[in-house]
Amino acid sequence: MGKPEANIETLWGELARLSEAGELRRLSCAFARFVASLGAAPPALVLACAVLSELEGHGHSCVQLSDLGAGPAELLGWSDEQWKDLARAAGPLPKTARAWAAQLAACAQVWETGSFDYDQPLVLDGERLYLRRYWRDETLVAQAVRERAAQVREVDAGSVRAWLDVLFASQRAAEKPDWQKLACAIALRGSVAIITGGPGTGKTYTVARLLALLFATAPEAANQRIALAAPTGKAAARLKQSIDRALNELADKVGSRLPLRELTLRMGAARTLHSLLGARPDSRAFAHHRGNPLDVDVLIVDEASMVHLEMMASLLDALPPSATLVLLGDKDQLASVEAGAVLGDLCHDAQAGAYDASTCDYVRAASGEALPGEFRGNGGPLAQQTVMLRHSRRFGGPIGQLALAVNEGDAVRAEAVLRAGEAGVRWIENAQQQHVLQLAQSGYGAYLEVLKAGPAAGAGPAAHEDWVRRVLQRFESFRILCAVRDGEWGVAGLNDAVAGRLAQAGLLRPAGEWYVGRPVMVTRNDYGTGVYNGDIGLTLPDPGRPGALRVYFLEGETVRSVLATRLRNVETAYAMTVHKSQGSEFRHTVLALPRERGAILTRELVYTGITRASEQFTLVSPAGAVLAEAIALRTHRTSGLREMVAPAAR
Ligand SMILES: Nc1ncnc2c1ncn2[C@@H]1O[C@H](COP(=O)(O)OP(=O)(O)OP(=O)(O)O)[C@@H](O)[C@H]1O
Repeated sequence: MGKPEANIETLWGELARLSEAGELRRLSCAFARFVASLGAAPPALVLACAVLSELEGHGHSCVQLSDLGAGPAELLGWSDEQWKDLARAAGPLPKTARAWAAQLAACAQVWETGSFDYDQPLVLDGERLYLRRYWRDETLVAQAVRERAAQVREVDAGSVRAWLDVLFASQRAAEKPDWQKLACAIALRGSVAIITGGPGTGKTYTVARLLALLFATAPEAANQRIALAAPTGKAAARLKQSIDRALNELADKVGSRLPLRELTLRMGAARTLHSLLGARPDSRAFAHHRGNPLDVDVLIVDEASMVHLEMMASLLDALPPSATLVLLGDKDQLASVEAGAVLGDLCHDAQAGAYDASTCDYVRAASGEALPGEFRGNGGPLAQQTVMLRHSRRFGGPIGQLALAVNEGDAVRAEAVLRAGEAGVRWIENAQQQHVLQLAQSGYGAYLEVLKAGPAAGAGPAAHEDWVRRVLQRFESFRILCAVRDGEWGVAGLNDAVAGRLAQAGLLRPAGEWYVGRPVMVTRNDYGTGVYNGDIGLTLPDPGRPGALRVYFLEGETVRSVLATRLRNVETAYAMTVHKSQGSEFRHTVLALPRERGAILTRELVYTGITRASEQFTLVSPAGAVLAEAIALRTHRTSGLREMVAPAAR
């Protein structure tokens, strides 16, 4: 181990310098200090702690010791020189992952899995070093998913096939095999299923048929408790609306053979995961957990790509073993803001399929679909319960082509689609901020027009609510998305500039913090007022109190409101980050890229931005090369989940 103590003060000095320069979170230094205070701390341990905590801030759930050996400059968003300076200050460091493991395992603050556990703050699992909380969450998710995936139910394949033929009748599959049909058959036999696919590939359409199938084949169908949930209120409302619509359409088709309208009525509203699990103010713990499990038989979770590791662990902990979990989401979208890339990790084999012989036989018997050779393989149990829908019904045109090119990392093709400027796609290159402001003026002009017209004169509360709904719906048809928060091309700069422009054009009269027409986004859950992080509302006059303002929120068709002055954690929302836009869709979406590239500007971010657009997509970029650079940069999140779920996949 050399003489590590000799370098420790130099290392603390270098860490403090990096922290003061804004290259390292204060928290990362403080965490390293805390660990060092618990026992002898050689420089390798101090350095590993600072890096681990820093990477957690970038969404990684652990650090690979091989990355520590090779130098994690890129993961940290540092230059090689910066890392070398820090490593030099630490003195001689282990060179290989194995040597790192040996040094760390010798420290009293590190629990090496398999050894006696003293509840140390750090966990060494093979060649990955974790903060204990993330190790616990990752282990819980992996174990729960493995156990669920291994639990395959006995299914009457003949009956399933007959029902699938009814539910998918009159449909000529746009592709062979019919992945939607196949997904229903696969989800029905397991206690976990993942249905992934890009926008408009029919995830909700499929899950509505899955529910009908369950209803038709479950032994005690009438008593099945079905719950719908999503990470945000908006996504939950969208899920419920789409499922209700699909089930009502189906009800007409199947008629008296299946009482589907009853099912729709019995299902109840979709909820946010926070509300489903019973979030409590000022506590990370939920009311539901394995000691007080959720009262459900089937749980459908939409927008699963937004679910972070800790939330997924809480969800799986609270789900009774007998219940079926169906995760829906687009594995290629941005991962959650918080640590983890759970859906991406769980969908490792989704593209390839990797279905084994037993799945192929079952699928053929239960759905009549034959799995082509290219999708056969030897994936683990979870791969057998995962289906990727591959054909978009909504995104056939240029927006879809653009999304596909970006997703495949083909910058040349993406630029060609953007330059062709066909059917709703436009690229403003070498743009000035003025270009975004012009788009904002015409885009937001629509809701401001309805706002200005006001509710019908002399009309009562119902007319007021109808007017509010129309203003909110118009507002939802246009949005500016940013990659970054700060600067001229960031959320803060654009929000100020857009408000100024709308005021200048006489469309708004901003006066102080709260003014009629101000759109706001909630930035923190507030259980008192019932508004949650990510909720977007509009400030409008309170019909009951002249001069007072309320913020109105739309969930599906339902309008609710809160007195403006009661909302404390909000920010203006003409422009929002792509991250915050997940789970939403706008008729016209404008994506503003910054002048310079950065670690945050990735392929997944551009793809997520494009796929928020339903009819029109405009890319605005001040510097040409940034798009191609972003497309080339993939999000990488270090985690052990994939390997824990399917150890053989290594
Ligand atoms: N097999 C099908 N036959 C006919 N229409 C379909 C089929 N599959 C999906 N659709 C239609 O395509 C549209 C998109 O489907 P759906 O909303 O289920 O997609 P999604 O993958 O859930 O989309 P999102 O990513 O936006 O949540 C809907 O209008 C739906 O009715």
